[in-house]
Amino acid sequence: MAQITLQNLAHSYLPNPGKDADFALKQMDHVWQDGGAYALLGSSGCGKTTLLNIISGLLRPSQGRVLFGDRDVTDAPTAARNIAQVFQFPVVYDTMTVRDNLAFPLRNRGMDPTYIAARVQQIAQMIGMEDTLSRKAQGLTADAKQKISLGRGMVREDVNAILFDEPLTVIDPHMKWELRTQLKKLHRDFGHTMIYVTHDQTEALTFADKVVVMYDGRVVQMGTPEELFETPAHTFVGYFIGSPGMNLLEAKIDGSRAHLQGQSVALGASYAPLAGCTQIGIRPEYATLTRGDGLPVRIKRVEDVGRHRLIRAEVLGQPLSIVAPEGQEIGADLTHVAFAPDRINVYADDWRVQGGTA
Ligand SMILES: Nc1ncnc2c1ncn2[C@@H]1O[C@H](COP(=O)(O)OP(=O)(O)OP(=O)(O)O)[C@@H](O)[C@H]1O
Repeated sequence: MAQITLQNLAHSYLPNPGKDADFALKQMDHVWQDGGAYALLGSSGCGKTTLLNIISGLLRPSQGRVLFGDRDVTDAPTAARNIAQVFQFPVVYDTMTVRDNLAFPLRNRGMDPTYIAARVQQIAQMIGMEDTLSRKAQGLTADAKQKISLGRGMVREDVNAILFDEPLTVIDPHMKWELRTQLKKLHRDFGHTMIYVTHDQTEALTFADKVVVMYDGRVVQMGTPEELFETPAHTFVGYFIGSPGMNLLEAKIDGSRAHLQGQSVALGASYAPLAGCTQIGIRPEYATLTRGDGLPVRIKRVEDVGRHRLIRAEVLGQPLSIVAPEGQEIGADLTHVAFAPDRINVYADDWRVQGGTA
């Protein structure tokens, strides 16, 4: 296993990149801890696969270095990096049995047959295929084949890292949950460095200790699920994480108050004068309908979403979502919305600003 360092890394697919927009990956410096479970999360085209391919050695970065521990692997081919990879679609040997598919990476390295048999059994149990071990992979469903790919990716204990690129795309929803839980357990048991690419926040948040959120070729935040929820470093993280995402309201910030069209709300911290476009960010879970406290609100729609209700509203001409607790009557007397001051984040030109003591 190894710590992975991305040093001064950037990548462009163009031969002579110049401006920022020419880079699929903008310059980054990051250290990914040995034994960490990371999810690489972001919408389509943000650079997740480019970064994963640079780590795996499928792609050479146009700038910077990749280190595994102290070893510079920037020019090392995939085979020399000692990593396991699981792709979006199954990669299995159809003519081999499930057992032989799972054992393949271990036999390749000349491991002891007794160890191989025990390890294959353990992995088969994890992917729920103990009863299918003697069957040929040919004729199995795509779902089952992808489970074999996952199993084969995890069978070696001596790899530097295991890289997963959207591995659950072809798996049915129930099994997805099951496999995610198993992956997490496997990570706890064996402590591999794992990097899991996905555009699905549920997958990222349930799998990872640290979620790496990418936007437009940049890592905009690397944090625990709780940090991403409570203190999104960029408005994109606020919007992308959560269901629905964070509310963003344009406001002028003055010390420990935010001003919105003649009204003002208290903030939990105090801010130095800020330049650029300033916004306050409030999670729908931290907005509460009141009979007169806070800002005037116009309720447009109430949606029942399982255990709570989601209120789509408008505050001073800007859209706002509110999560109403179970049992709350949504009557005409609820005319205002109040925000918990210490849950309000402040953004200048989309980046979170750290406040001081209010
Ligand atoms: N081989 C390539 N040649 C040129 N441009 C590429 C190549 N591969 C990716 N790109 C561009 O680089 C950017 C990042 O793509 P990348 O595939 O890394 O994103 P992603 O986040 O993995 O997206 P997805 O979830 O759709 O796979 C995109 O603008 C994409 O069009």
